[in-house]
Order: sequence, then structure tokens, then C-alpha cells
Amino acid sequence: MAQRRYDERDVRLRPGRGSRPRTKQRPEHADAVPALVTGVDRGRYTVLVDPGGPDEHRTVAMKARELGRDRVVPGDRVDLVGDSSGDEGSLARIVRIGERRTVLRRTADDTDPVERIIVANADQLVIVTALADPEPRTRMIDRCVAAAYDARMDVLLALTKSDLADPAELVAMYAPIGVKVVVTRTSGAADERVIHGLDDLRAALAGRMSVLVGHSGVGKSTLVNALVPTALRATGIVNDVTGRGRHTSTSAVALRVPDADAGGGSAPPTWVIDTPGVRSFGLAHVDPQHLLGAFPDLADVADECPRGCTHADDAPDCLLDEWVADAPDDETRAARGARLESFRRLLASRLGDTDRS
Ligand SMILES: Nc1nc2c(ncn2[C@@H]2O[C@H](COP(=O)(O)OP(=O)(O)OP(=O)(O)O)[C@@H](O)[C@H]2O)c(=O)[nH]1
Ligand SMILES: [Zn+2]
Repeated sequence: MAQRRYDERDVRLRPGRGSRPRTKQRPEHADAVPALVTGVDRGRYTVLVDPGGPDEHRTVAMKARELGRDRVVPGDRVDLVGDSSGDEGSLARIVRIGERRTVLRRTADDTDPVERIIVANADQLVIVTALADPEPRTRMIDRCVAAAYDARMDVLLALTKSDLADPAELVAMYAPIGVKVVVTRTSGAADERVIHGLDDLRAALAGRMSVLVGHSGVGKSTLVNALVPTALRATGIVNDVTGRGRHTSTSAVALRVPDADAGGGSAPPTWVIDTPGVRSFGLAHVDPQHLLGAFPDLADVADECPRGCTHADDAPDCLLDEWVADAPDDETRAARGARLESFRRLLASRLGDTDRS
């Protein structure tokens, strides 16, 4: 079943561990209250009780022992028991993790060979990319697109610094594969900075939970601070759980975007999840067929490939090569060639040719 894909228990555990059978049924906790996980810091979870409801408030929780090794991540819907009042010194216990609609995985790295879920239930991945300074890296964008599509999330490409370079080329490159694009730029002096395109970005985020990713310097903090004025991401807010500075944390944190036109009331809340320190997303678990989902233009062609075709560079008789060669004109040929190259680069990186640039 498709749902099984999203269970972290599918992730290979380190040898010698985890062979213990798991009980399917958790003990009932009839008095449990629902909450949304917004942050994780060293075994303490910041959660929002009754999110969107009349009793909404923030509290701190720990994981109940019965959850064992199951991870709890921002975006998780959980059930709490114990003291969930949020009063000074209170500590609730998370006893259940709701079924996840989507999971976004971080790539395993040298220090941690396991691909871990970093965010659950997000609707959309927002790839923040500067048009210049730093230069956009399409390979990185492609990897993010594939990871998002694999996680069944939509993709929004937020192109910043359009005062420095023209977005047309990137827009043309990504619009055809279903990637929505918003373009922003700042103007004015530092103390009265205006962000153009912020309303488009707000509209694209409205009522959804979006994960923001982007390399250092692309302008992600500028956007997050404008969307969530209280977040103060750049300077680092003091964590209300530990009292330590947030800027030292590398875990994802969910921030509520205040409604632009307050008064709506019943509108679903808008969330952004910032992911400091996350450099790339897991692709090792992605099936090549699934990866093609990020490239509908290629997928249509690949459908007709010989049975068992890997669609890789060295695949004999792969129709994707023909599709590029048979393009009606040079411009189309170049565009198709670039798409095929992106796809094959992803395919290669998934197979262990990892790039850590
Ligand atoms: N020219 C121009 N500069 C921008 C724009 N947006 C942000 N910047 C500048 O780009 C630099 C990086 O912006 P940040 O928002 O700190 O970028 P970041 O992606 O959060 O980077 P880190 O804080 O290093 O993670 C800052 O000097 C911003 O003032 C823009 O639209 N145009
Ligand atoms: Zn093929």
C-alpha cells in the first residue's frame, strides 16, 4: 500500500538493532488531547494544543516511552496525556503519532548513515533560490524537486534578488514540470526595506504547510522574517523550551504566518517550516519510476521505452535520447537535452554518486 512508504520503520535500521517485533496497537489514552508539533530540541517537543481551536496554546512535551524509537518531527499530529496546560514547568507526554500524509527525508550523511524524516504532513516544498549572488544551481533545485515529488508534495520555486538578474530563464526551465514560481526582490534602505512579490508568495503559501529550503545567502531569512515578523530567524530567538538560542539549533521549526487580512477567522492556518542546516534531501529510497514523476515531459516518452529500460546514460535504445535528437528545432533540442540531463543526474545521484558540493 502506498501509505506504507511513509512509515519510518521502512528505513533500514543499523545492523543488530531493531529486530524486535513492534506492537501494532498502542494502549488507549481516552483523555488524550490533539496537538501539532512545531519544534524539536534535544528530546523536548514544542507543541500547539488544539491548533486552530478555541483552546489553542503552546506547551512542552516529551515522548512517551511506549513510542520507542519512533521519531516525532515538526508537522506531526500527536496525542498528549499528562499536563498539557502549558503552565510554567509543565510537561506533557506524546503517546500517539498520527498517520503522516507526507514525509520529507533528509539525506543520510557521513555522521549518520540513516535517512531521517525531518518534516511530516507538509503540503509544499518552497525552494528559495537567488537569481544571483549566489548563482542559482539547477542541479540542487532538481534534487529538491524530485525529493518533494517523491514525498507527494507540491513545489514552489521562490526566486529572490530579481533586482540582480532576470528570472526568465529559470521560470522557463521549471514552469513546464509543474513547478510554481514566485519572484521577489528587495528595495529601499535597510531600515525601510520593501519586499516586492511578497503578496504573491503569501498567496502561494496561504492555508498550507510549506517547508522552506535554501542555501545560505539566498534571502530565505529575509522572506521568513517578513512573513513571520516575530520569528527573528536571522538573529536567533531564544528557545522557549530550553532558554538556549535558537540559532544554534539545526532542527526544523514550524512558524505560523499571521493572516494578512485579519478577520477571515475560519481560514485554515498558514505555516512555514524553516529548515536551518538541512543541505539536501533523501533520494536513496526513490524509485526511478517515481523519480520520473518529477519530469512529466520525460515520463510520457519513457512510457514507450523497452521493457526494463533504466533510462540512464548507458541504457540501450532509451527513447529519451531519440526524443532529444528528434526535436523540431535547435532550441527545443537544447531544452529537452537539459531536462534529460537533469533527470539523469538525479538518477545517478540516487544510485550513490553523491555530490556534496
Ligand atoms: N539585492 C538583493 N539582496 C537581497 C534580497 N533579498 C535578500 N538580500 C540580501 O541577501 C543577503 C542574504 O539574505 P538572508 O535573508 O540573510 O539570506 P539567508 O538565505 O537567510 O542566508 P543565511 O542567513 O546565511 O541563512 C542579505 O544581505 C540580504 O540583505 C533581494 O531581493 N535583493
Ligand atoms: Zn528509457
